Amino acid sequence: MAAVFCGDMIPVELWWEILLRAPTKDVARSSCVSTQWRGIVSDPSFRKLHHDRHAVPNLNDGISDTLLVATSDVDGESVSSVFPAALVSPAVTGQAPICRVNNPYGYSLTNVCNGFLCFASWSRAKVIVCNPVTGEKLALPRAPHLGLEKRRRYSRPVTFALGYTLAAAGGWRQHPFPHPYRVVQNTPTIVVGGKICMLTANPASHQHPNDVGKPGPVMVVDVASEEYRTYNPADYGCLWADMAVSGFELHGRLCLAIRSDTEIHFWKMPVEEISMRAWLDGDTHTLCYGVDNKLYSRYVGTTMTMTTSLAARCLSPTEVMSWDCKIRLPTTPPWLVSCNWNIYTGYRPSLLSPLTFASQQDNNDDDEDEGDESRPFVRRLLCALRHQKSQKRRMSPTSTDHTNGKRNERSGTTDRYTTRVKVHKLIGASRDMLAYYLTVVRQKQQGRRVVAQSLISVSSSGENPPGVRRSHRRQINLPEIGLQALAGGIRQRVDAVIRAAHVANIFTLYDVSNIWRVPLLLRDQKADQAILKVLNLESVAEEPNLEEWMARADLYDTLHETVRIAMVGKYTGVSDTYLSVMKAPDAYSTAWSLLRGADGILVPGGFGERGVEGKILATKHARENDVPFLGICLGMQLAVVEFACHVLKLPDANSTEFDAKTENPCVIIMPECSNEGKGGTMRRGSKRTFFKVANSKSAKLYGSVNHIDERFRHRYQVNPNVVQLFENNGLQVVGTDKTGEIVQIVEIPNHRFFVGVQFHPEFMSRPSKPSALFVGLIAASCGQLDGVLQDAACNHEPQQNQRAEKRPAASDLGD
Ligand SMILES: NC(=O)CC[C@H](N)C(=O)O
Repeated sequence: MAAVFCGDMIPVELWWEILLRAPTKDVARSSCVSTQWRGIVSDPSFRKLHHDRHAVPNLNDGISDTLLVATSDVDGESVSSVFPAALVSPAVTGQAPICRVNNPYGYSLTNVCNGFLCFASWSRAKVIVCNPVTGEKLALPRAPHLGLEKRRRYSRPVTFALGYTLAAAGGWRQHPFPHPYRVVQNTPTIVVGGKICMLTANPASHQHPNDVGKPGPVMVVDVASEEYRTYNPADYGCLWADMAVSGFELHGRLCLAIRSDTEIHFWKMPVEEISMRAWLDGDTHTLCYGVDNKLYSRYVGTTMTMTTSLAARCLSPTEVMSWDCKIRLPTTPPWLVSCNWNIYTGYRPSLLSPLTFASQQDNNDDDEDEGDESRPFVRRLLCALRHQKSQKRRMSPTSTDHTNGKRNERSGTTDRYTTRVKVHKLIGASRDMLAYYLTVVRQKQQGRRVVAQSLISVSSSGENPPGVRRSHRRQINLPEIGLQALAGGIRQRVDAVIRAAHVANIFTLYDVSNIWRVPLLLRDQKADQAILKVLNLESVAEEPNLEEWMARADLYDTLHETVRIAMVGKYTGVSDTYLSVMKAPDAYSTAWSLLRGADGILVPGGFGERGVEGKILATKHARENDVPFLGICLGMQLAVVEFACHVLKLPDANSTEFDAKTENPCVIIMPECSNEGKGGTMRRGSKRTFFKVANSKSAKLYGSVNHIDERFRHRYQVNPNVVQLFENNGLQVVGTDKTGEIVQIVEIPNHRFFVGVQFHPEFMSRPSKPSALFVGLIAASCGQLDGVLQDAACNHEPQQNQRAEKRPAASDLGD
């Protein structure tokens, strides 16, 4: 603990909390401070949390709501510099840009939304979304004709503004609005209260964007009624070219920014003044106006010039824009003076990644074929994979394990799509909570998704001990998915857990009639959907087919006879946490009576000397009393040691793992695993075992195949030098590796069921396809081995393994 908190070691989760509270821009800057902070800030879950927390717009905070973006060519590259525009506080003087974004080639900035800049290109089918705070970019398909297109037509000074609206059922509809002005080209679409506002230049004075002249009226198109009106230009006190003017919406008002060399002047038109009291219908050359809630219209002539002047005269003076404020330009490098620039509002700095849009990129990929029926699914799959791919690249560039690869034709590299998931297991009031807490945070920093799985002892009264409460808190705060299992015979959720379950993504596993019901319990709580959501795989996942599973759960409830299998290990179940306080003699006598009452005995794998003696005694009991026995890995090695000690009468026989100096080493370190010189490692992974005795029980259980593939994880092996001695005395080696040197399966033929295997059958055992050896142990333990062996002989369809060639009988091998 002391080590964790001393010096500059403030726990990482505390930094996490502090940074969550800091303003976005400070957080973004803080990622330069240390790798630890950068880790936190780049964590997607941190960004999402931060965004949610800072999402409520602060209307007084005009600075962060408004951006001045200047675009210019720098060394042949188009660069956008983003400045905070201090509209509310004109006192702000020089500002450095908050970021610079290299415009994607051929693209220009078209709008700003929440925390993102949106780049589009007339010639390309994608739009590019960029978060200027983090610098992340993402290409998305563009909606068809989204937004307002401006098009000049003919040489006459008549312009058509083309508006697109989404009709109720008929898709996009195009609305041409002919008018006599030239729309200012520098400014993006401005929408104020459902009306599209366009700034125009007076064609009489400047026909070209670079001409300096008088401003034209403001044109307002009402999207709902599809009408448009024009409003008188203000006397801005200056002439300007397109480049010097920009319109935008700020807090429901239409604003105009006009730039001089050193300052920007702002003009505003309050939204209530954008009323529909008089307008000009350019199609019919009719002036329309309203008096006392009545509408009138009058034909005003045939020339555009005439209607323009009439329209201007009819407008009330209050509709003219009024002076608002002026600010000094940010201190700008010389190149900014003659660049394209715009004011964008509705911007909230955010740490969110543009990847949050990625799952929506589905419909409009122009380069996809039409008419393929499987297309929607394939497209969704591709989208999800693309998303996973980019996320993967960003989150965990070096991770290689547990991933599926796909060859990328163009780059020749292998893309990996799978997200790493870390499952943490907790037990009740674990003493190592702090360590757990820190580990989870670290895992999250490394871009892993975290699942916490805890086992909580709850008293049958539903009491909620402090450990449970702590565990809940940890589970709620940290992992993305929490699974809580309740121990202690609780058949329903207890209060505390119900409370925790209200928090998203915490799922409770209470006692059910059989283990097959556990996934069903999770399904009922929609845990599957939550997991898919966290992994962003919702779009590719299909409805699970649980029919077979449910049938098995139901079948299990009809079974009533119990087979008692004693598992002899040193980690003894739920009471493990309290093992140290258990009284040794009591524990011993309880274990011994359990063992004697067992129908079968399983000695699993393990490492280290503790408990070995007890395992040998259990094995001896099984061998001498014809109790079905299965020894796995260490279990098999100890069966060999037991046989050497008690049958071969070599009292100091042992594995060199436990007694390096034994005179009778019957289990020895494997040559390739020797750790002399520190090169030692495990023999692990899937390896082949060849049956040497075709009529052995294990060979029959596997369907009388010639060989099997199972997975290994060990350093020691049966000493090949003593194999003959064992076989001469009744312990048969029935399976070896291809060299015949490594003993992989032993059996005692004249025992009901005594099998030891060097591999781990549990690794490949599946609920719907349990390992043949487990089936054998249980069948033998309830007196049904013969039937099972017969079934195995009849039913087995060898798949990867070949049928056994008839091998020489055991006696031929020197029995
Ligand atoms: N997985 C195991 O059971 C390992 C057994 C033994 N300790 C070995 O290393 O060989």
